[in-house]
Amino acid sequence: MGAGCSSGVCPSRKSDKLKNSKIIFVVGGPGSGKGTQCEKIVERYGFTHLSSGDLLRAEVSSGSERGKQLAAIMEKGELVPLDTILNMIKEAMIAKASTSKGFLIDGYPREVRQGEEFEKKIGAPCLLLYIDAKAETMLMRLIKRGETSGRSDDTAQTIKNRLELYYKATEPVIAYYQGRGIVRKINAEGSVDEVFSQVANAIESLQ
Ligand SMILES: Nc1nc2c(ncn2[C@@H]2O[C@H](COP(=O)(O)OP(=O)(O)OP(=O)(O)O)[C@@H](O)[C@H]2O)c(=O)[nH]1
Ligand SMILES: O=c1ccn([C@@H]2O[C@H](COP(=O)(O)OP(=O)(O)O)[C@@H](O)[C@H]2O)c(=O)[nH]1
Repeated sequence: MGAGCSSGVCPSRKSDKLKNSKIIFVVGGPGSGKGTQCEKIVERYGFTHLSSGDLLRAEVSSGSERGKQLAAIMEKGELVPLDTILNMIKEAMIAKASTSKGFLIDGYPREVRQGEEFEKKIGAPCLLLYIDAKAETMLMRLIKRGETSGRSDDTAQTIKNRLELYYKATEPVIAYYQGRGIVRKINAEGSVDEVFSQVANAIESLQ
């Protein structure tokens, strides 16, 4: 085990424990409904849901020094350093590897480089669910969610920053994986159940 591997999870090396894992990326703008759909996927198919945002928020809630640094970045709607989030995802995957039927990686990759690094250190996705909603829809949903979510980034200015970053950095991720033929575009404008019927078709086309 080399330097930086003292936790037992070597960030720079592929783990044998993950080599046969089914991996699904769930990508879409802020407030498009990724988390909502992932919950329904877990209910029906029993996959393991890992939300990058939730992992980061758990670290912030822990009150650690690293959490404080992350909170400052997230409050502005910017991206935390790539290695930080990737190592968190990898550790969480390894912890569930022996029992998982497959992983839903929600809210990651946010930029093409994050996808490339994930594949080097973890593995390749078999499907990318592209949860597509209009900017106005996402804005409306987040403003409404912000009334009760308590999320410090569900505020008008930060929502604007998150949307801008999504179009600039994350949309190219979709084009990148489209080239491999693994993207399924989901129209996320309808009701939760209407959206889920498209999601279920995409997942069942895998089996
Ligand atoms: N009408 C409608 N509303 C939805 C749908 N999916 C989610 N919502 C609402 O939109 C809001 C955002 O949904 P989330 O599932 O939290 O969105 P997300 O993409 O995970 O957002 P982040 O956590 O910010 O990444 C929630 O308050 C939901 O109630 C949908 O399919 N239709
Ligand atoms: O790979 C990631 C995923 C999330 N974030 C941060 O976590 C915040 C919340 O992410 P989440 O996916 O929960 O919400 P979204 O922005 O999609 O609404 C983002 O604005 C970023 O600051 C990040 O930096 N890298």
